[in-house]
Amino acid sequence: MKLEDFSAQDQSDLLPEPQKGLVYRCLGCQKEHPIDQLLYTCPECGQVLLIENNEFSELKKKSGKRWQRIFDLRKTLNIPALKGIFRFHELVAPVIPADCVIYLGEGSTPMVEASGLLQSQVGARFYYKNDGQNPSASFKDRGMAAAMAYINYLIKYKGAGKILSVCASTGDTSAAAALYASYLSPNVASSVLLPKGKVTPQQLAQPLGSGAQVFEVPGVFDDCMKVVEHLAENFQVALLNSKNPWRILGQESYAFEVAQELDYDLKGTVIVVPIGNAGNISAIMRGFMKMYELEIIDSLPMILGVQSHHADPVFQYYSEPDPEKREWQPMTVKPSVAQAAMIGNPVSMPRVVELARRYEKTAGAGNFHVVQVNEQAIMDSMIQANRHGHIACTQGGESLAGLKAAMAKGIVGKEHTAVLDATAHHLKFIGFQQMYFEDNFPAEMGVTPEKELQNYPREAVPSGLVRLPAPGNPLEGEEFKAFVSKTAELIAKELGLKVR
Ligand SMILES: N[C@@H](CCOP(=O)(O)O)C(=O)O
Repeated sequence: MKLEDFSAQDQSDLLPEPQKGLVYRCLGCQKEHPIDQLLYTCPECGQVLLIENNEFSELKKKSGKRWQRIFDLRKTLNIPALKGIFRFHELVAPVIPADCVIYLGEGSTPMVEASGLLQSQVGARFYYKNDGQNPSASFKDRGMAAAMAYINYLIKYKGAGKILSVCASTGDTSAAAALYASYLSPNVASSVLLPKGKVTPQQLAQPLGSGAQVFEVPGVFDDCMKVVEHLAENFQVALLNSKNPWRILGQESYAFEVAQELDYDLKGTVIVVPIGNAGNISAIMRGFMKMYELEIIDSLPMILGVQSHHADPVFQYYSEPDPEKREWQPMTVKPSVAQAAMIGNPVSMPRVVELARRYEKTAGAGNFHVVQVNEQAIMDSMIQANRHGHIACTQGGESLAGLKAAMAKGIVGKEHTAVLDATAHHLKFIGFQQMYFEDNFPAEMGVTPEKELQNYPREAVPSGLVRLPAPGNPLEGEEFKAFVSKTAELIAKELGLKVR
């Protein structure tokens, strides 16, 4: 619809007013820092930051119902700056003017209810939210759209000059960073550091295709992350991992969209999120809390983080029930099929600790959990989901395995409806499906395929023919007819079809 199709009141609310109250706030010493430069950590104490809006209370001048209407009406507009995550402009980054927003099609990803059969197999009502349907095929695009819009703003309005972005990645962040940087070329260029041999071929191809400079580094993601932190501390680069608090703002949009998809009624909802570098679970909790504070939603959903037993430092931390006795211990990860979450020292852990504390204070104790799943359950769940109409990646399999684990523990029950994060498109991780079907997982992953979930292509080559068709050499006449009927008979026999 066009803006002029709306009432004068709606028109004035639909176009957002930039707000000036954003500041970096340190999670350690609580100091505020102006947002006129890109910061990742507090210049005073070195702790990670969140971006707060000191004018947030201004947003309360509108009722929760009014905000719902604004966000719902914006969905019908054809204004690029309001189409993606910036549909929730006032909650994401209200300092960014519309002409700095970069819209590459991110956000508004589908929430697909599981089929009746799959729900009955699992024993719960649930949806998958397919964040693999973002432009670079993962949820990272949400954060990257916000971080790059901010960079664009620094270039356009703050004289930042040309910028080299840099990130460490298990494969999704690098694809997103390279894609968004390439859109801002030549003002922004991208460099990505990947743990050699630890990203899928599809993920390696993505930043290469976007023209990024790709460095394959020995070790695992945590090693790459340290190198990137060193680069950001000592050289003129813009760090684009979720340590960058602008990324967190963008990823909050996942929470806003879930609320909107459920008509802002989140009673009994459980949000299931795999945890890797822990930026996403932080952003999702924060997003829901913002909406709750503005009375856009009247209850907070339960948050359920999931980790593989091969990379589970956050689960280990929360397995101590007494908050006073919890001790943070980074770990050495083992190879995991949930490769995107194979992280032993998540940079956002201080955010998780603080936001989960705040979350439970508002939502009530028992509304934040982390469960552990094994590699076998991740793979079985991914294949099971995809055989019922989904496009879950291995992390999406981890979400379903996490839901099952939470049900087995009595954390989630029949009264709940779960929203599972499929963080990336399954085609990025298709090699793991191949290993499952061919039963050739490396021993350390410890996955044995279930026979009934395996699948193989079968050759359909009829015998007794003199020639077979080949590219550039088609069959004709009687020869072609014989080929068609013999091949069809062979397939009909294999499928056990009845003659009509
Ligand atoms: N799984 C991530 C790891 C980095 O996470 P980030 O959110 O901190 O950038 C990836 O895809 O690289």
